Amino acid sequence: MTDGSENSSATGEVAVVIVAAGRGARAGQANGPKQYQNIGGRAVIAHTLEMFLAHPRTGRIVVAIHADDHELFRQAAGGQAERVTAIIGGPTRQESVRLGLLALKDHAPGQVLIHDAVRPFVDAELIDRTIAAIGKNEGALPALPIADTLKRESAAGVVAETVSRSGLHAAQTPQGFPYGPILAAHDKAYQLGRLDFTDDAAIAEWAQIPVKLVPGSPDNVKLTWARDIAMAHQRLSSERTHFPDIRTGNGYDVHAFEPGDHVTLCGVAIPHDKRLSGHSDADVGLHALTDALLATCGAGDIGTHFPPSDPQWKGAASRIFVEHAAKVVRERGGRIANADITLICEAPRVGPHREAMTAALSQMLGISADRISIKATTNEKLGFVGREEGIAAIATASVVFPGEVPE
Ligand SMILES: Nc1ccn([C@@H]2O[C@H](COP(=O)(O)OP(=O)(O)OP(=O)(O)O)[C@@H](O)[C@H]2O)c(=O)n1
Ligand SMILES: C[C@](O)(CO)[C@H](O)COP(=O)(O)O
Repeated sequence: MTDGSENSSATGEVAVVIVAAGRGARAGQANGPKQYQNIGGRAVIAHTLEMFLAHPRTGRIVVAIHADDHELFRQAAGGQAERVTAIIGGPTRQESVRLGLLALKDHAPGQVLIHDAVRPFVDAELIDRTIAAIGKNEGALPALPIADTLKRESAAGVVAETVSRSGLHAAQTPQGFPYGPILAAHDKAYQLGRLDFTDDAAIAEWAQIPVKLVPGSPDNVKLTWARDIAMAHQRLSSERTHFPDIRTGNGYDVHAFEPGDHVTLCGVAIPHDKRLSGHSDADVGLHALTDALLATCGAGDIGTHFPPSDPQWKGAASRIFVEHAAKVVRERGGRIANADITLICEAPRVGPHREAMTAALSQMLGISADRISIKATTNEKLGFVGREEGIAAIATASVVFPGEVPE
């Protein structure tokens, strides 16, 4: 067997063994082992795998799974790159690692990283640091100095002694090794029945392979207890990008002039030498806005809710239509963010009435005046508006609905 060290280089690909065959007894999840629990929308193991797949130095990735977990693994991490191979792990972490290392034998990688599937917060810098510290015959162990005072418990649940924490570190993964030596160490431990090692740095130590300490990451926690999984979920959910359900609707309307003495625009009666003809008060601005509001939730248009054939709307004040559309939006949980109306006419002049119109709309919609915009333009004497045959209006409304835009 080659010890693989001739394949080691500062830039070569590093193989990865991810151990995921545990049962997660301490986490006690009713719906499956902890590596398949959902955190931030995806399984724990999917986050872990993604970090290694995305790292530019990693090559083949062997994942040791439990024989009962084929379907869970397929659902969580199916469709992964061809360089990911799932194998069946063993009854202990140590045995799962050994089987993972054996599965890489044909590839004879120079270096290997060994990682717990249940450490999903591993990051690229930590992987870099670990790889950089792997020597020709030397392992690398990310670890953090112990911060708490350590106590040994007596059999009676009483402190027996305070243990010096000087020089003590908490070991993390990924642990990095030259491939040949760590496989040989695992083989030897297996053959001698030494099956009690809780990490690979301990096996290396036993096999007299030096292991260099590199700074671990406080974020790189191992999910051990149910609480760890809940906290991981909370952490990822708060980091997640949100896609608020903001929708925009637009509306357009036109009414022709007929003889009269005033027009009603945006709820305000303005003296004029003509009036707008229509079934209701013909408030062209409010009609356009009604359509814009209904459009934000696919609720049809003004005609759907107030058919012109219905005599009860004859001469009706158009604020009824706007207030109804605002109610439809609110019943669906929507909050009106703003409304913008453009009136297109040669006359009457809108400017002097803008404030009154804004106040009227603010009341109708139940939103502040700074969320309402009323603009006017002439049509430069072009077309039917330019010939003063009628008035047109365009409206836009934005509404924020509860939840997020679905994927
Ligand atoms: N027979 C085993 C036991 C553990 N592991 C893996 O080793 C990592 C660290 O182990 P640990 O946190 O102890 O996981 P479990 O053994 O699943 O947990 P528990 O001891 O609570 O049952 C986990 O990714 C786990 O899936 C493994 O591959 N094979
Ligand atoms: C390998 C390890 O992550 C180092 O901290 C840890 O020992 C694995 O967990 P276990 O509970 O000891 O199996």
